[in-house]
Amino acid sequence: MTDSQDLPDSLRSIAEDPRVTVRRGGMPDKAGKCVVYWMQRAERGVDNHALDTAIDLGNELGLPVVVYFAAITNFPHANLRHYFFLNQGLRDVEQDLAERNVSFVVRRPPHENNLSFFAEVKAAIVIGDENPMRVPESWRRHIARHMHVPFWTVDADVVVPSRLLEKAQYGAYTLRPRVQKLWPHFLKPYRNQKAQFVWKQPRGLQKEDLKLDITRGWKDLDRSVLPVEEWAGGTHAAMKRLRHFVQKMLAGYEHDRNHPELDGSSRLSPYLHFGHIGPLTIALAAQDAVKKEPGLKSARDSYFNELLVWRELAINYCWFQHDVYDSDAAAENWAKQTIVEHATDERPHLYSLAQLEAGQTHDDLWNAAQRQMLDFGWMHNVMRMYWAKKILEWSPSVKVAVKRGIHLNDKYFIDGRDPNGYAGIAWAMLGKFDRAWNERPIFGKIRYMSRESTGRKFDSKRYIQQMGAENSA
Ligand SMILES: Cc1cc2nc3c(=O)[nH]c(=O)nc-3n(C[C@H](O)[C@H](O)[C@H](O)COP(=O)(O)OP(=O)(O)OC[C@H]3O[C@@H](n4cnc5c(N)ncnc54)[C@H](O)[C@@H]3O)c2cc1C
Repeated sequence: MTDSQDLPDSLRSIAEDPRVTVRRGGMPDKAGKCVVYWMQRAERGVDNHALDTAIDLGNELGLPVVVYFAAITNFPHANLRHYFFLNQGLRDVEQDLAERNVSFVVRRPPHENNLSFFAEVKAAIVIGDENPMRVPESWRRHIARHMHVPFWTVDADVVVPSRLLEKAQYGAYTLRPRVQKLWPHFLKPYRNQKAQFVWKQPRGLQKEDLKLDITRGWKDLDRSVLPVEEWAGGTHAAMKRLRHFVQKMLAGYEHDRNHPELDGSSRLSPYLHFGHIGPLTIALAAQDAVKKEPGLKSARDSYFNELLVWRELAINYCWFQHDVYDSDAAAENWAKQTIVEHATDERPHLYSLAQLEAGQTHDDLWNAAQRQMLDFGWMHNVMRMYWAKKILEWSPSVKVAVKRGIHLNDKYFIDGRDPNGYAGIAWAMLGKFDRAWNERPIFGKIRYMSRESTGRKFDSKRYIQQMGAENSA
């Protein structure tokens, strides 16, 4: 929130919203023909603070709003599975934007250059969303450096804006009271207002037909990881799942969420990752359910602990530990020390990455989890913890384990390549956000999980059968 002092009051009040960061200041270009929202992470046409900000500015400046999305071929670790889900989501965005009088332009290489697009449509000002990951952040910095008109970003995929937390949080216990204090201020419904001015698309404008596959002709794209039929991408599918979850599943969440053999959690993580739905929409739906049925309060609190505490802790981790979030350098000092002390411990089971990837270990429960990842593109939280702990136990070093975990996580999960994945692996393998436990071989003081005790806490036999991995060990 810098450089907004010289703006007229009507624009300054928009720039001073705590979600907004003015990355390039100055007055909107008087000769500009539109406000552009460069959509990157918050891929939705409703319930989106970045879009609302663009529409407020457009209405204030008397300009139409154009949403621009660049489909690029080299998004880090993305493969066909991810692009398929994304492609489905873009169709919902187009439909939802049309209802708000907002135009949508998607481009692919060789026409995808952001700066060229902003110049071509004569943007008066450009709005972006936020993304705590390194590469997308570098795009924002590049745009801010090379733009000739103002560029503001809006933190649209968190309930509490990330920078209000000011620094890296040590754990859920330090973040929780801070965000809880701020929830009453930020748990407020969206306005979803309409744009007042309609864009007259320049003649001959290059634009993708979203009925087509956006990846067609991309020779370098990894197509070995196939889309998962059970998952339909997009805001409309996300809202349908949210309604089902709140109406039918929230009541049982506290119990069922610990049972990988049940459909007991919201399964909204792929939609959250692609920004097809935002956490505020989900949180408000859970709040409404409690208003109608006060007995759901405890289930809501348990759900908020995941959605609004652990998820925003993961975002805080990537945001403030930008250089190390995906490496063993992220470990706290106590963990670094214990890792060194146990570096040469004998490892009775060592597997190659190929064996792990194929789910060919001696452990049927682990193999089942790996099948869920490969075939379904998602894994239950309890199994993700166990899965990562065993990769640590069966790899030659913690450093290698972290690399393997991230590689598999990002390659197969639809919700992979997400702050939650990096934070989850850091929790499991580096003791991040955790405390020191009783010392034992290989793990040192990092928390251990055994096959026996994990498998006893739920119907693991049924889970293994469901994954069709009964005879895989
Ligand atoms: C090793 C490991 C790897 C993980 N990799 C990913 C990943 O790549 N992508 C991903 O989105 N999540 C990841 N998680 C976090 C968590 O397992 C998933 O978010 C959750 O299982 C998704 O299912 P759900 O939507 O049904 O969750 P619900 O229980 O319904 O929770 C609602 C939302 O809260 C958030 N949430 C839930 N649990 C956690 C958690 N432990 N940490 C942070 N946020 C959480 C998610 O956004 C989730 O969608 C990982 C966890 C571990 C331990």
